[in-house]
Amino acid sequence: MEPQRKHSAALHTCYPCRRTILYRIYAVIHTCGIISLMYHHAHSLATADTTLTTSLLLIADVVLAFMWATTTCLRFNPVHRTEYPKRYLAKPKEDFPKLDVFICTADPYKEPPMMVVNTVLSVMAYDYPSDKLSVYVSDDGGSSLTLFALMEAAMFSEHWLPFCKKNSVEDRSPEVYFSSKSQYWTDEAENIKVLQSDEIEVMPNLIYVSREKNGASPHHFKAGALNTLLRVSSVMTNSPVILTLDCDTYSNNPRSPLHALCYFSDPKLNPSLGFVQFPQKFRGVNKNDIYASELRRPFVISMVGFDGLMGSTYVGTGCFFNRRAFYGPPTNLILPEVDELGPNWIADRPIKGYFGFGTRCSWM
Ligand SMILES: O=c1ccn([C@@H]2O[C@H](COP(=O)(O)OP(=O)(O)O[C@H]3O[C@H](CO)[C@@H](O)[C@H](O)[C@H]3O)[C@@H](O)[C@H]2O)c(=O)[nH]1
Ligand SMILES: [Mn+2]
Repeated sequence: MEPQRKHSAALHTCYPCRRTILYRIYAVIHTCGIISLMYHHAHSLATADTTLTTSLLLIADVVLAFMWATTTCLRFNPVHRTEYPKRYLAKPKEDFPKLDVFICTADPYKEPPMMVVNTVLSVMAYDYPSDKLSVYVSDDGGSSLTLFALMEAAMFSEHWLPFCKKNSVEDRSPEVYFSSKSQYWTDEAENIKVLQSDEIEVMPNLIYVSREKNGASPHHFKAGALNTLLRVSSVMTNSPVILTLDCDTYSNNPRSPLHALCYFSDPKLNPSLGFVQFPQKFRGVNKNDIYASELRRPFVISMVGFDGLMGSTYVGTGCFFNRRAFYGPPTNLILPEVDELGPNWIADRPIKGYFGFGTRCSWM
C-alpha cells in the first residue's frame, strides 16, 4: 500500500510512530558500532597471526549485521493509520462498489463445516448493502457436508442478518457471539425466533464452488482455488473489490469493508493501490501468550514497518483487493482473451439459484 503521510484525505489519515526518532538515533549508534567492529576485524586480519579465527568472526559478524539491517529497515519508518468509515457511510448507497468475498476450504475434517459457515455468516452480515455483496466459497474437498452446512447457513442467514443489524451486534460470527454472551443470549434467542425473514428484502449472494481437479494439471492448492474463484466471480458479479478469507478467519468487524473503502475510494491512492491488508488476530491463545501464538512480530510490528516503506505484504487472509490489480500494473492493463473475464465487464445478469435436496432458497 502506498504510504500517505499527510493528513489531507478526509477518509483516512496516516501518521508516523512517535518513537521513531529515538529508534533512528539508536540505529545510527548501532551502525557506528558495527562499522568499528568491522574495522577491528579488518585490522586484526592485516596484523595478527590468528587469521582463521578472525575470518570466522568476521563472517559471523557480517551475517549478524546483515540480519540486523534487514529488520532495522522495518523499524525505520513505521506508520499508523486511522480510517473514518462513518464519513464513507454518508455517501449514497448507490455509490458503494460491489464486493465479492472469497472463502477457501479444503478439508471437512480439519476445517469443520460449522467453522466455515460461521466465517461465511460473519461476512454475509456485514454492514454493507446486501444487494452489493456476494460470498463465494471454494471447497477443494468437494464435501457434501460442507455444501449442506452452507445451505443451512443460507436459511439461517435470513434470521441472523436482520437480528445483527437490528441489535447492532458486533461479533457477527454466530459461534463467537453466542459463546461470548452466554449469560445474555437466552433472551435474545427468543428475538431470533420472532424475526420475520422479509425484514431484509435482498440477501447477499452465497455461491458454492468446488473446482474439478485431475492428475493431468497441478491444482496449485489455495492459489488455484483463489484463481478459480476469480474467474467464476468475474462472470457472475465481477465486483471491483474482493476480500479473501481462509475459512478459519471470521471477520470481527462488521464495518471492515467501509474501512477498506476509505482507501480504495481515495483518487490519489487508487491507481496504484493493489490491496488493503487487515491484521490477523488470534482467539484462544493462552493468557499472556507465552507461546507467542499471536505472532505479533510478523502480523503487527513488521506490518506497520512495511507499510511505512512500500506497503504491507499479503498474509493470505483478511485482505481486500482491487480487482484491477490482477490485470497488470497500474500503467498497463493486460486484458484476457475472453471479454467476460476482464475487469471492466459489467456482470448484470441476475443470479438465480436452486439448491438440491428439494429446497429452493428464498434469497436467491
Ligand atoms: O488445496 C488446498 C489447500 C488449502 N486451501 C485453503 O487454504 C487456506 C490456508 O491453508 P492452511 O492449510 O490452513 O494454511 P495455514 O498455514 O493455516 O495458513 C497460513 O499460511 C497460508 C500460506 O501457507 C496462508 O494462505 C494462510 O492465509 C495463512 O493463514 C485454508 O483456508 C484452506 O482451506 C485450499 O483452498 N486448497
Ligand atoms: Mn489455516
